[in-house]
Amino acid sequence: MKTLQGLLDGRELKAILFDLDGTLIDSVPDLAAALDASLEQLYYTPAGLVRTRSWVGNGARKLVQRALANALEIPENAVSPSLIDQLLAVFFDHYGEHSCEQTVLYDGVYDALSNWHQQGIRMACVTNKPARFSDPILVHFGLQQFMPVLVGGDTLAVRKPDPAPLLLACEQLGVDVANTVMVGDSVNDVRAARAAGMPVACVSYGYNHGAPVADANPDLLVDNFFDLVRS
Ligand SMILES: O=C(O)COP(=O)(O)O
Ligand SMILES: [Mg+2]
Repeated sequence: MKTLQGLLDGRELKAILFDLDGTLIDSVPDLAAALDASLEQLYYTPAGLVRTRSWVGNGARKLVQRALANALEIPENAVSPSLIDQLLAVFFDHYGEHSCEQTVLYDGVYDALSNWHQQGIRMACVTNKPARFSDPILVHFGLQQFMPVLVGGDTLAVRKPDPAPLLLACEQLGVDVANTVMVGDSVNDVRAARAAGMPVACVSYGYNHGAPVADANPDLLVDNFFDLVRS
C-alpha cells in the first residue's frame, strides 16, 4: 500500500496541506440550511441537502450562483452578477450565524492531526471557503492548535484549482513544496496540487460535485483518516 511519505520519492515528509469542506468537516448540513434560508428569504424555492452537496467546493459565490441557476432554471453563466451579490449577502449572514451547528468532523480527523502534530509535521488548511468562516470552524473543533496557517477562498485573488493558495501555505509554514503533500476531496484539490508540483491524496467520502474523486486520479485514495494515518 502506498503511504503519504511514499508519495515523496524518498524526500522527507515535512508538511501536509488539508482541504476543509468534505475532507476535514462534513459541513453540508449547515451550508444547505443557510442556503435554503437565504433562498426562502428572497422567495426562491429551497434547494435541499443533496443538491447543495453537489455545488460545494468552488467557494461561496459559486455555490450561490449554482443555486440561482437551479432556482431560475437557467444556465449557470446566465445568472446576473447582481442577483448573485444579493443572495450571497443574505447567505453570508445566515452561514456566519450558524456554521457550527450541524457540522461535524469526519471520523479519525482529530486524532490523526494530533498525531502528525506530535511527530513535528507542519500543517495548514487550504480551502475555497472564505477565511472569516473557516477560521471559527477550525477553532470550534480545536484544529487550529495543529494548523497555524489558513489560506481561505478570499485570501488571494485566485482559489484552487489555482496552485497559488497551496504555494502561499508552504511559504507561511516555512516548508519547501518538495516536502509537502496535499490532502483533499475533489478534482480542484488534485488540479491545484499537480499545478503546485506536489503529490495529492484524496478521501473518497467528500463532495467532488457528485462524481467519484477516483476519476481525478489522485496519487493515493483512502476511505477515511484511519487509513491515511496507517498508509
Ligand atoms: O467551496 C467551498 O466553499 C469550500 O471548499 P473546500 O472544499 O475547498 O473547503
Ligand atoms: Mg473540499
